[in-house]
Amino acid sequence: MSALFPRERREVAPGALHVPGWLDDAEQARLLAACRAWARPPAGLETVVLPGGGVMSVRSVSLGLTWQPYHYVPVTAAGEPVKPFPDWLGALGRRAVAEAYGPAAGEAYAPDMALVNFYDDRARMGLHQDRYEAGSEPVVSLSLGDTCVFRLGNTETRTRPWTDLELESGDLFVFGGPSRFAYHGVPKTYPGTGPAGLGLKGRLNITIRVSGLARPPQNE
Ligand SMILES: O=C(O)CCC(=O)C(=O)O
Ligand SMILES: [Fe+2]
Repeated sequence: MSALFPRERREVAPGALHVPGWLDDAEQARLLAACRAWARPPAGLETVVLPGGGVMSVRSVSLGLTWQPYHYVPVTAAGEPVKPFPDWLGALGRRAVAEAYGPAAGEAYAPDMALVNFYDDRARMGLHQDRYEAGSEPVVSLSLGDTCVFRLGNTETRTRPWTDLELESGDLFVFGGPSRFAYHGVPKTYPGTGPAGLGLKGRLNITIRVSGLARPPQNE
């Protein structure tokens, strides 16, 4: 899509970097195909039910660890082992952190989990902090499909000041450093705005993370 105003790489807040069009068409297609495979059962796309009975409007699939209110666990709500976090996705995360903060930061980045969120036309995500990781390594966010409004707030309150920006298919957003614990959310998506060639109805967001949590050895 040709933008009326050029979309340029921008530090939205200290440590929060937006790189428009970071994934090319082929990389987006590859990531979408992977998301479709991860979404299949067992341990596929799930709806998260909150303790008060509320249901999150996004549906999610997790790799490495999954989030259940309010912690990370290695099994889904249905009791199935979470799918593994693939090495190639870790490599993509390192490339993203290198892009945002330079080669040394990229090399030091060792993600072990990812959350994939699917937004249909009505889904949104309220302002929250990503604070269930034990540590403060950056979060790498990749978007596919429909454009959304992404709201990056401050680290103190769920209220203003905040900055709204649009995340389009292929965009990279990295938040670390002073922005690592900033409140953020997705107040809306724009249905039908994804690239025609991608073939995704809705929006996918993949966040690559360092859980910082020790896990029992696997396959033993
Ligand atoms: O969909 C997005 O862009 C943000 C997702 C998010 O904040 C999360 O998964 O914690
Ligand atoms: Fe988040």
